[in-house]
Amino acid sequence: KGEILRCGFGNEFASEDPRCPGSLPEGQNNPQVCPYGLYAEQLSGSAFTCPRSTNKRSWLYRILPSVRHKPFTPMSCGDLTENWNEVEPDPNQLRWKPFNIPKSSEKKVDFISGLHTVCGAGDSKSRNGIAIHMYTCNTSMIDKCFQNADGDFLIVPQQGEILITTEFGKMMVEPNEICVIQQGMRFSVDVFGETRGYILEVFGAHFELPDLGPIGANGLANPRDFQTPVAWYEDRTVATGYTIVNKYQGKLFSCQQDFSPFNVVAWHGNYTPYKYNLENFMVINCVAFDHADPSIFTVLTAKSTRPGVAIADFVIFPPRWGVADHTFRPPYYHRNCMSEFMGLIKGHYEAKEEGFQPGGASLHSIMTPHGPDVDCFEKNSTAVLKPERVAEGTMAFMFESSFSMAVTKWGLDTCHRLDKSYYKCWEALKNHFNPNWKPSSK
Ligand SMILES: O=C(O)Cc1cc(O)ccc1O
Ligand SMILES: [Fe+2]
Repeated sequence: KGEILRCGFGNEFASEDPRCPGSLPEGQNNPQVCPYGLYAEQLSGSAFTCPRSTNKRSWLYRILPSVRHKPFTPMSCGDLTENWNEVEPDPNQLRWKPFNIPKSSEKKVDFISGLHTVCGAGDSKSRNGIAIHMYTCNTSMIDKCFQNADGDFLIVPQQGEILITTEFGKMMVEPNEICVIQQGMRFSVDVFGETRGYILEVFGAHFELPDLGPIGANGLANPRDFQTPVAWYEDRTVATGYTIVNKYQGKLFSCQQDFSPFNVVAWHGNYTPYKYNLENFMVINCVAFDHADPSIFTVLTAKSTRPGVAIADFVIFPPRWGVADHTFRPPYYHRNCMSEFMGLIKGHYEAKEEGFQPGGASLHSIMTPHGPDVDCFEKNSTAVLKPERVAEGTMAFMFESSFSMAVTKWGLDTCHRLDKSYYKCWEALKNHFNPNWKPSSK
């Protein structure tokens, strides 16, 4: 695709824009004068004193430092919120039809004005919590970038590729790929038509690869398949003003400066944006009997301080073989101490015959019962079991969180996409109980 990216998860990278050889200082971070007359700026993604295994920072060598800007002032947040008390709690199963994307002929909407918060919990001030947003847009960000002081964005494009220019370089991310822009990293999004996707925002933690336990040293998302951009800069004066939008304590602020923030000529460090193609996921699944829990499909996890309990996991349901013998193969009926938000990038989800569509979503809150709809149950209870491709051509995913999430007013009401009849997909589940059943009649 003509992209230049470096491989590896959380590596120490070093990158120079090839137009400026030798721009990365050798042997030290803070030379008295940096090569090419650049400014040195550290971006810290962990407390200075974090253990080495979790310590994250990068050094950026830039034409002007980020500090040269006019004061921040509040701006409209649109449907972006961190107010989890807008509406009364609702423990119902919720499902949304595909979220509307504005037509560019009617209204120009960019990635920032197209952010809509669906649900979340916790808060950015105490640095513990999550928010789930949809982005729906049709216009590129012009002379404008975004920085999230509150947390990390895991972005899941569903329709339309997005070209993300970051302080670390550029990356193109298309549906079936995901990217992570970590706290504080400035980026701008170019779109090429009507564009939609999902965002999992995590406050106060970074995404990691899950431990593999007995799986061994390889499998699931392999570190080498994560890609980080290489240094790219523009030395561009913007007399009309370049806008920096800062999400801070759940609200948006903007400020002006007269130069492009994508002025990093060289950088090194282990705190970077990255992307991953979901096709590279090495799927592990049951090869004997029973349905394995979906944690085997975890791509990335943002751990809480409680062992084994995630602030949020990013889990996918990729194409694979289903071979389990004498087993009801689709997801089981379920009540969970975790919240389950699901989205669909393409195709069809294995637990629902219809109603869950690409670009739509569902939320099964803590201890809210859910599971296969009636058609899925009946079909799979009587199916002749043979090895079969499951989820061919599809990609569903789940943001699973230990937080009890509140839905926003937009999510419950003003998006007008809530499927009020969702509960009906289980209404026709029949009572199959046979008190005269004998083991021999199996
Ligand atoms: O609710 C869902 O559809 C997600 C899910 C999938 C699965 O295979 C097992 C449990 C589970 O919660
Ligand atoms: Fe579930």
